[in-house]
Amino acid sequence: MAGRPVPVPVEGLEDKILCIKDLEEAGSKKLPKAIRDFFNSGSTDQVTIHENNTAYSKYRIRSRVLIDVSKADTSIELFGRRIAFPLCVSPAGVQKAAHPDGELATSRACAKKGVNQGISSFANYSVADIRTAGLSNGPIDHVMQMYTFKDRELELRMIREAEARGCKAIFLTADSPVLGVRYNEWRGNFRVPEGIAFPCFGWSSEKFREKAHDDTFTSLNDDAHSWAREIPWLRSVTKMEIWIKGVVTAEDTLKAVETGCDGIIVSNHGGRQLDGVPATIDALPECVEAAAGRIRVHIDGGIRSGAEMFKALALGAECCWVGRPALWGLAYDGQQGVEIMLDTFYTEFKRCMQLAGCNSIKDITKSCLGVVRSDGPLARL
Ligand SMILES: Cc1cc2nc3c(=O)[nH]c(=O)nc-3n(C[C@H](O)[C@H](O)[C@H](O)COP(=O)(O)O)c2cc1C
Ligand SMILES: O=C(O)C(=O)c1ccccc1
Repeated sequence: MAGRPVPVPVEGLEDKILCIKDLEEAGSKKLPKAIRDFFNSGSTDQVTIHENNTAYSKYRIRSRVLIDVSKADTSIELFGRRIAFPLCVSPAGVQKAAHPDGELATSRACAKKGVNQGISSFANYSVADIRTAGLSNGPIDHVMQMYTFKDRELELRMIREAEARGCKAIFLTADSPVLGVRYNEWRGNFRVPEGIAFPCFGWSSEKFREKAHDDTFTSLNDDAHSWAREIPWLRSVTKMEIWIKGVVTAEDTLKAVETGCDGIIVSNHGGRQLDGVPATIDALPECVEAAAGRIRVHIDGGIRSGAEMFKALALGAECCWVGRPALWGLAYDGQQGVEIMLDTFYTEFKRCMQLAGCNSIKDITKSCLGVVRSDGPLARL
């Protein structure tokens, strides 16, 4: 099935960034092929990334009319603070490969536009520097993304640093006991570019360039992780919130509830881990149902427009996160490019709310959507 319709370029306005697709093209063009492939690819047969990119299109918005939407409020509360609208930037590693200012530029843009940022444990700037960069531009909360490392001392050091710098939560990425099957990285023998450090590990770029990405990850990460081992341990060492990133089933949502987690990110790692798992928007309803309001449910994966944010919220997500759009923004024009990305989502989301007749986030419910079936009228959800 075709994905999203491609915007038709208007003569003379070819370079204008009007939507995320424009930013993807303009940003990707600026990257060397190896980096572009590393950022943009999914795993194995690219089935899940395709699902992420097409699954939203089956939903239609049941817009309501003649409603005063002049004061539509897009804001939500997250970590005890109101943010501008329900979008944050997912933790993605190696942002310096997109732009020299990497995570610093992303942080500055997020703070300026009133949203939060996830810091990857494979960030190229320190948590302290990323926090400082953002905070100089406005209020911002950060979450620290972590894997389950073999070296518990290292994990503890990352937690202590995140706490000391004021991060609000640990996002434990649970979908990566090992890395996904990344043919393009293996064929091209992908190496992180020179001159890129990994301060969370205290490693220089040279240390990372010794081995392929996959081998480095395998040497650091513990595939013997488990719910029973990780969550009680994390709880015993930190007061930060604990969120699980990478859940796509009701069963694992219940595990997150039972082990006392604060939230989940319904995520398939942007289609980069196990290929063949569902689009996150298709996994979302069972996770929301299983959570039953006991823990927070956020989503990432393939969200590329304000209308798609709207659909995710209608299906029960509290907030959306985006990975690659921030990388494309960075590649396009550093901080400015990430600001363009956030402005685009904000404008589209607000306009979608208004056109659908919604005045606040709580107005965005299941009844706002219908689904197209092969024959017959629109089906209510
Ligand atoms: C280049 C790249 C690096 C990533 N690095 C990490 C990472 O270090 N930790 C993590 O939990 N997720 C990582 N992710 C996954 C993102 O956090 C996020 O789940 C995904 O990008 C969302 O899908 P989207 O890119 O379609 O918006 C990475 C994604 C990309 C594209
Ligand atoms: O490539 C990824 O998806 C990812 O999660 C990652 C892991 C380590 C370093 C950089 C990115």
